[in-house]
Amino acid sequence: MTEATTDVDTPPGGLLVPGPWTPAPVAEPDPPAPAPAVTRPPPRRPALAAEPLTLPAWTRDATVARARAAHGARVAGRLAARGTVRSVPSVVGGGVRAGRGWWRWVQADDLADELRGPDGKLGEKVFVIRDHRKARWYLTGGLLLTASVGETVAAYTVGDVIPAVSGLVVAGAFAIAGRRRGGTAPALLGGIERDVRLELAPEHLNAAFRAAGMLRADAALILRSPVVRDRAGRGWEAVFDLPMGGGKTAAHAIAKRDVIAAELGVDEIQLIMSRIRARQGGNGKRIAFWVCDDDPYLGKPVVSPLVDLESFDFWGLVPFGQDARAERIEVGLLWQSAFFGGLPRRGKTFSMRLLVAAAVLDPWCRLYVADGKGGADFRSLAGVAHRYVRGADEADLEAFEAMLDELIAEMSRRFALFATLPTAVCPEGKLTPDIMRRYNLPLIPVVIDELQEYFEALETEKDRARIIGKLARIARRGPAAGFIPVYASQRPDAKSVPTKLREIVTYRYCTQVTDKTSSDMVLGDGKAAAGADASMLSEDHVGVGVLVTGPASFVTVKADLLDNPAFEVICQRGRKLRIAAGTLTGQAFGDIGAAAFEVGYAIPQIIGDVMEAFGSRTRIWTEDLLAALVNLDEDTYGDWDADRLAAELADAGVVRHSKQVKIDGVNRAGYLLRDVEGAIPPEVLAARPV
Ligand SMILES: Nc1ncnc2c1ncn2[C@@H]1O[C@H](COP(=O)(O)OP(=O)(O)OP(=O)(O)O)[C@@H](O)[C@H]1O
Repeated sequence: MTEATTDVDTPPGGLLVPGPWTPAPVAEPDPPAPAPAVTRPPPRRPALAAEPLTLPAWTRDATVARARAAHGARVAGRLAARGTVRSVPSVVGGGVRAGRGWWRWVQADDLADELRGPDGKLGEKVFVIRDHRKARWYLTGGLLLTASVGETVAAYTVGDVIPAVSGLVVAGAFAIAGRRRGGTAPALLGGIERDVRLELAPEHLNAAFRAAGMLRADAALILRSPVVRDRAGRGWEAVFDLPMGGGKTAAHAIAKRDVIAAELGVDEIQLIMSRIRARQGGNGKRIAFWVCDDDPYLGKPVVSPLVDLESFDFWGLVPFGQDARAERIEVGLLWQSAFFGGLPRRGKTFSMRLLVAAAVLDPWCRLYVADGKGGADFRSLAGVAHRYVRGADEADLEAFEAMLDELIAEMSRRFALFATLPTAVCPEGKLTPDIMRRYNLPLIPVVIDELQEYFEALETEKDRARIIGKLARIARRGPAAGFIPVYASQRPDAKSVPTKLREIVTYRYCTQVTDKTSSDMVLGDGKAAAGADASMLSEDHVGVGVLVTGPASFVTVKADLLDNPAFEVICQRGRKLRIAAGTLTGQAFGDIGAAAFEVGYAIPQIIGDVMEAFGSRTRIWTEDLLAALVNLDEDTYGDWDADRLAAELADAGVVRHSKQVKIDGVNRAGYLLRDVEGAIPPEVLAARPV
């Protein structure tokens, strides 16, 4: 199991906190590793410990110094505030205590206790007591008189400050006499949380692991690399083993990340623990540990490097984002399938679109796209995608299923072809770059967003099961034929994320969800318990998700940002690449918006959408047109009525020759296709390579 990076090299000159660490045994060099499907800098073996430096961390690291200063100020402030608040009752309490003591003394109670006979009576000794009382009263009066005279003289000669100082001395004496006694005094830092930025020492780790039940009371972690500030000065890192005999593994500890984080006084999002596997010189008890000073996933998003690429080879690794330690995460999608889930507006579609953008930039990718909601996110794909279904009304459902059937037929055709190829050409019975070009079998990303819309629109359980069966078939067998299924659903429930489908999909990515059950619904059963838990993400984590890349590996990723304008530019580039390579096929061929762009026009969105809503019709009633537009893009057209539609079309240059159209003998308000086409320059219509 891995989480984020396992970069565990000791930074040269790093800040060492002395602790009972022991050097790691020198391991054999790592054998060469097969190319991973998801890359991040490979975890390295823990470095052997260097000579511990004697300089404290705060002299070497600005963050630690600042944290220490702030902490000192907080402690001083708290002590001052606490002292002020407590001084009043202390002075009063001290005064009462002093008064009681004086009264016992002036009554000579101490002497009376000594002189009392066995029967408790004083007898004739009462006269001795009386004499003593009289003497003590005289003494008290004398002292008070002397003090008063002394204070008055001093006030006149030295100044009023003397009685004030004397008053303070008496109050101080009362306060000392009246301070709380007995019981355990509250700790100096009572109420002030330990700040992990100040220091992280082995004893803190031991205490946290003990509290999480990972260490016995008499055991300690075995440090393999000391607790040091990391190279970037963003947090503390260490490598250690759980001790033998405790019956706990690194995986157990990783699953307890939330408790360990809480015991260290940090949010679990700040704590990254990962296993160090045998290949990196580790074992089942070895943990690479990093605790960040702040939330490592906040801050400005990184703009996707795809924005600057002229083209992309989809057989390579797709840049996806970065982990907590800002190490790049790249995803290899060949032979894989992916599922994206999570609450709305957390960046699910944007993250998924990074993979799609990479495919757009490869002219040897034939895109099949279905967007159940039909919003703006994938609209630019119209000029590139071989098949593009927008919305989930009855006609779209038919188009959606037809698309799945087409894919399954193509898949079968490809496997039949592979079977006839000589082993030298097709050694593994699956697609190769050579076969792809020689037999014109492009890679086929199958992108389906808002899957739940299709499942909800399907009326019967039988229909649902049939569609799920087809999606699962594509996800199971498709990858070997060069298909890359990428599905997404907004609602992490069993209906929207069928278990049958999820279990086949190899990569799963989940943005924030409300609880561990929902997280498991997307990422797989038991994943949250193993540490891959998207419910630990907060509302602030837009564009951040947990990426599960295999049965025992996951990483929390801050996905790169690729906004709609940048995606549109990529799609225009992708169309040009396809035209140049001769791979522009299917619906993209006739896309009016893309054709307009090629001859230097920008077709108003409403015209493009109305043309799409017409489909193969030449006339349409207004009510049907409005319904079709809402189906295409509910966000834009949800509240449009006939007047608004007429006004927007008129603004876009549509001149209606008839406001009534007759369909099947019924005359109603509506539009003619030729009126809408009349608003499109003839060059654009001619540029459509239909
Ligand atoms: N990687 C990112 N970095 C920063 N902001 C992002 C990132 N990804 C998405 N966002 C922001 O989050 C918003 C919502 O993203 P997105 O549309 O992908 O959400 P979603 O989870 O797919 O929502 P829905 O299910 O409603 O479509 C975007 O408009 C964008 O402003």
